Amino acid sequence: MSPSFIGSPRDMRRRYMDAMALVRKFGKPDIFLTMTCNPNWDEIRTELLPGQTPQDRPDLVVRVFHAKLQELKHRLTKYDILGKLQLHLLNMHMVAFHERQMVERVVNRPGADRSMLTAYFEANRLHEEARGILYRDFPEWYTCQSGKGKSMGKDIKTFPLPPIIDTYDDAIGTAREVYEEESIELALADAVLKDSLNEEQMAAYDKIMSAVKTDQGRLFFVDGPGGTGKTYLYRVLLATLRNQGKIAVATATSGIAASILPGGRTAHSRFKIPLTIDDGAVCCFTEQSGTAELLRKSSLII
Ligand SMILES: Nc1ncnc2c1ncn2[C@@H]1O[C@H](COP(=O)(O)OP(=O)(O)OP(=O)(O)O)[C@@H](O)[C@H]1O
Repeated sequence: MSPSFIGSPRDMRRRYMDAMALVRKFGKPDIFLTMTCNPNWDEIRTELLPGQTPQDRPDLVVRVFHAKLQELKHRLTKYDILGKLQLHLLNMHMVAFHERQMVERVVNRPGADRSMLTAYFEANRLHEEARGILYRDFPEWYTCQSGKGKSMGKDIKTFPLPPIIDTYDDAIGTAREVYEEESIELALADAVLKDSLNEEQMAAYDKIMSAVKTDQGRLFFVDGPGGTGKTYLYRVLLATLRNQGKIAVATATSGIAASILPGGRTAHSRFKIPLTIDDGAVCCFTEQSGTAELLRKSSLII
């Protein structure tokens, strides 16, 4: 269905992409606003014919909702309901504090004497390139200066992201993906768990390991109710192969599931699976890519 059909998967995808592009440009929104329709709105009720209920008139409900949505957007954008740019006289800016906090402590708090506007003037005084920036665009410019140690945005290091491997040098001739996989810390404790595998885990372990050893290229489906030790088995397999200097790629369908596997990644990230699976969708990596090299070199993919 074409993207001009409102509500179709392509329309929704286009809206999602637009929203993400806006977030990239302007940063995360402060307010997330949703609007729902009340079928008992007077504007709907008064237009119903005798004996009709709102459920009988989706055409009417949709029109009233659309009109109200347009009105809401109009008020938000034209009447500055969500506030204007904050301007203030010297030392007359707003400071947020909790009602139980002592005023003196609030006033003496580091940074309490500054606001975005004072930072804007200071940046204009100190940096020539800041003089061409509008106040409206200032937060973005200021965040970009974080490398100089002054950021109004958060430091990327405060997010629990996997460490960036700085030691990688593409001159070594190995793709970054392979290098990163080879750099996963060896979980020696996991390899020892092999002796504690139960009978069924051991049977699966032996079959999988023998297929790896003989390079048979087999496909296994490990199934079992929750908590029966599938992840336990994967940890032993990953540790054993990695200890042997082999590449074992660990993937899962969700980020949380991936995070409990040592060196785990989501399947979408590892195999570059597109977010929307249309007819003919393919993973987005080429034969020469690092991802392809990693998959060729791997002994086991979970
Ligand atoms: N052979 C074993 N010896 C000792 N403990 C085990 C063994 N197998 C699994 N466990 C323990 O049982 C618990 C559940 O195991 P695990 O997380 O591997 O299950 P799972 O099948 O992956 O669960 P889910 O499907 O919910 O992800 C874990 O605490 C794990 O350490």
